[in-house]
Amino acid sequence: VIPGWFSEISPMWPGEAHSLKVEKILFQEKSDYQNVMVFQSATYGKVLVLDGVIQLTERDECAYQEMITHLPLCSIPNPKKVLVIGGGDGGVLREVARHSSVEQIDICEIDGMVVDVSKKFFPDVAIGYDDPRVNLHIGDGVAFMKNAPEGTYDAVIVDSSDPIGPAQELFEKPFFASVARALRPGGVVCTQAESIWLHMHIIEDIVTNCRQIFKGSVNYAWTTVPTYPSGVIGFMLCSTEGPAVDFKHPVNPIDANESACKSSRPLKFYNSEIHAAAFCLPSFAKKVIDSK
Ligand SMILES: NCCCCCc1nc2ccccc2[nH]1
Repeated sequence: VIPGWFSEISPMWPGEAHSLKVEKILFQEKSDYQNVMVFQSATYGKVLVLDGVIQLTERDECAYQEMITHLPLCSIPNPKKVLVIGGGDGGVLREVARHSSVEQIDICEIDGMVVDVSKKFFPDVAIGYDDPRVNLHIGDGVAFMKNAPEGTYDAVIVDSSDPIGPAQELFEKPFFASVARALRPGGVVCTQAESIWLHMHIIEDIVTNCRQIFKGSVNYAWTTVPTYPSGVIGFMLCSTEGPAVDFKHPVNPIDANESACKSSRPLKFYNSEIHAAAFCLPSFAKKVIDSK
C-alpha cells in the first residue's frame, strides 16, 4: 500500500487496481451491509467507496448517472412512474427529476447509511432527494420488486453495485422476471451491466436471461467512466412485450438544459448523439451480445 493513495483491489478485476491520490479520509464505517468510506481525492473530488470498490466520484459521476437514466427515459414517449432499485446516493433521482412527464419516483435502497453519507458529503448528488415526486424506501430491492403490483412502472432503473456483495440477487433471473412483471407493456428497464473489457462472461449470462424474460427489445449500451476499472461500464436496456421501443433512436429527447426541477444543473455528459453512439459495440462484444 502506497501511503496517501487508495488502490481499488477487487476480485471483480483481478491483477489490476486503479489508484487515486488521497488527501483526507472523511468517513469510514461498517453498515449492516457493507463497509462505507468517503475520501477527498487530489483530482476527482470526493469519492464514495463501498467494500473497497469506487461507486462514484464528484468529477465523473455525471457520465454514469446521466446515461443510466436518460438511455431508458428518452427511449419511451411519456414516462410517468419510475422505480429506482439501489442508487442510494441520489444521483439517478437527480437525473430522473429532469423529465417533466414523470409524476412518481419510487426508490428502494437497502443501505440507509449510503443515503445519509451521500446527503452529508455529496450534496450535488443527493439533491435528487429534494424532489417532491420521490418516495424513499429503505429495504431489499428483491422484495420490493416482488411486492410491486403488476404493470405499475413505465421504467425501472437498477443502479446496483456488483454481483459480489449485497447486490448479488439483482443479477439473477428471478429478479429480472419480477421487474418484467412490474413493468407496463412496452415498459423499459436499465441495469448496471459491468464492463465489456472485464466481465464478458457475466454480460453473456445477463443477456441470455434478459432475452428469455423481456420479449420486447434487449440491447447493451456503454459509457466511459475514468474512475471505473477498464474505464468503461455498461447497461442492459430491455423492454417488455407491447409498444415497440427502439433504444437506439431517442423518441423523447432531453436537451442540455431542460430540467423539470429548478435546482438541477445542465446535463454534463448525455446528449442525443451519445445516446445513439452508446449502442455501438466493438466486435468482440457484438459477437457475444448479438448472438445470444
Ligand atoms: N452504482 C455504481 C455502479 C458501479 C459499482 C462499482 C463498479 N465499478 C465497476 C467498474 C467496471 C465494471 C463494473 C463496475 N462496478
